[in-house]
Amino acid sequence: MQYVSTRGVADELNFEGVTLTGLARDGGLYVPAAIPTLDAETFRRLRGRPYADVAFAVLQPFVGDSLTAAELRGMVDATYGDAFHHPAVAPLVQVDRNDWILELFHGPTLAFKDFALQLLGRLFDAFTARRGGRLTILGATSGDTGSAAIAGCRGRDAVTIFMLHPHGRVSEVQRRQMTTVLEPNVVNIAIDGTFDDCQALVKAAFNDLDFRDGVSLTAVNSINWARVLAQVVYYVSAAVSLGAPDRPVSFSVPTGNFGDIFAGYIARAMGLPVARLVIATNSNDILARTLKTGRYDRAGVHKTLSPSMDIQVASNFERLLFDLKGRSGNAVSAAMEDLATQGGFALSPDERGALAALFAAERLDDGQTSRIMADTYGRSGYLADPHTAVGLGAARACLDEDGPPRVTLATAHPAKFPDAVAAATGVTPALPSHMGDLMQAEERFETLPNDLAALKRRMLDHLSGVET
Ligand SMILES: Cc1ncc(COP(=O)(O)O)c(C=O)c1O
Ligand SMILES: N[C@@H](CCOP(=O)(O)O)C(=O)O
Repeated sequence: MQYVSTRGVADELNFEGVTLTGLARDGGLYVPAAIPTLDAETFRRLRGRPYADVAFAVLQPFVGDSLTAAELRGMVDATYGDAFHHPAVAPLVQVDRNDWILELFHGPTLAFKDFALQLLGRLFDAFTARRGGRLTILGATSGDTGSAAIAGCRGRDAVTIFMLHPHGRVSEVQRRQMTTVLEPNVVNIAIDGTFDDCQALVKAAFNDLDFRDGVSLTAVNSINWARVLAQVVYYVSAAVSLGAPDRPVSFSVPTGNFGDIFAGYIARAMGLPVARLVIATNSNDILARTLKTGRYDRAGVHKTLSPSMDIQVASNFERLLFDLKGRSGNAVSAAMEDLATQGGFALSPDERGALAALFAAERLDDGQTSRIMADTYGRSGYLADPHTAVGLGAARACLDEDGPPRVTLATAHPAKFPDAVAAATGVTPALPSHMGDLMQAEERFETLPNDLAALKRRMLDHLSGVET
């Protein structure tokens, strides 16, 4: 299995290569050269199987010969074992006649990111053990990737992780999940800016090839293909539980960086009968606007009740754009150049048609989000976090009640956002006991301006003290 860059210039790599590389050297994102498919009988056989079995079946064709079957099997068994605090790993909860919630928050840091980042830490270990040397991870987080990446990499000998979060723009629980990890291989940095600024710093550091090579930089954001891939698995597990491949299923996905929903797109490309994918956004609605207007136009970032989706530049949209543009790296590069220099670009009528054929989109503001939290709790006793509530609202707005089952991805545990949940429902969700004394534990983080040179200096300074 080979991977190509969306900008069409960087070398093709295998799975091990893309996992260690992160951002392609031409600034693009890696995607499979061809998407492998699973036949209907294979999907049927996965019904009722443990989550790790589904993971093995979905991941293996993408991993190719980068891992033996036994190595991959051992890795998925370890990943989707004790670290997830629910026997089903990704349980489905029915909240209405045709509405289901896919709970993705039973991992160690209470958000869907654990599904990929628990695996990614193990992949880094396996591949660095083989190649030797150390890795430097640089990540950006609007709240959840950070803690999940740190949980996946803390204490690992061959890895130092620098995690950037936008200062004052993540919830207290989210911040503490990162900043109370005091292992020396973890450096938390609050950037004076938005998540988009943090993500732009990460991409700029990768695009400085001397710096990148000098510190062996790699990515834990959905820049890294392995992140997206691991997220494909729960679409398959949910859909086969609800009758796929013999009946289609629709998904509503709380969306920011477009990584999670792009995983749903890949599941569909593998042959899973996905009827519709709903892009559910908060007021940071670049993707909903794109569907309505055919233009992808950057706007300012708004602070909302669903902070993890306070993102305007949706990194993974580039992966979809690559397909919409007939896999032309030149065309994607031109669009990305327009985004950088003019703040946006237009889709052609055909591209817009192809987008609308599979995706629907809805934007919910904070008032609507709170009302959905209250209504869902009132009707079914279910406490949804604000991100999940955006998904539930968008499912109702875009998907027919009598159509295929409507599955909303519950991307975070409500206890990560206790204030918003309590204000909407009157109930303060408790943190699960495995979170220990999070709210009392000592914190450590530093602050930096939104400045690449300052960030690189800080990283080099820290790394100069790390033993190799
Ligand atoms: C809780 C939560 N929901 C939704 C999202 C959006 O997911 P994506 O960025 O993959 O679109 C995020 C951040 O990624 C998140 O942390
Ligand atoms: N919402 C994310 C933002 C980063 O997205 P990623 O999927 O590219 O890592 C977060 O919570 O950090």
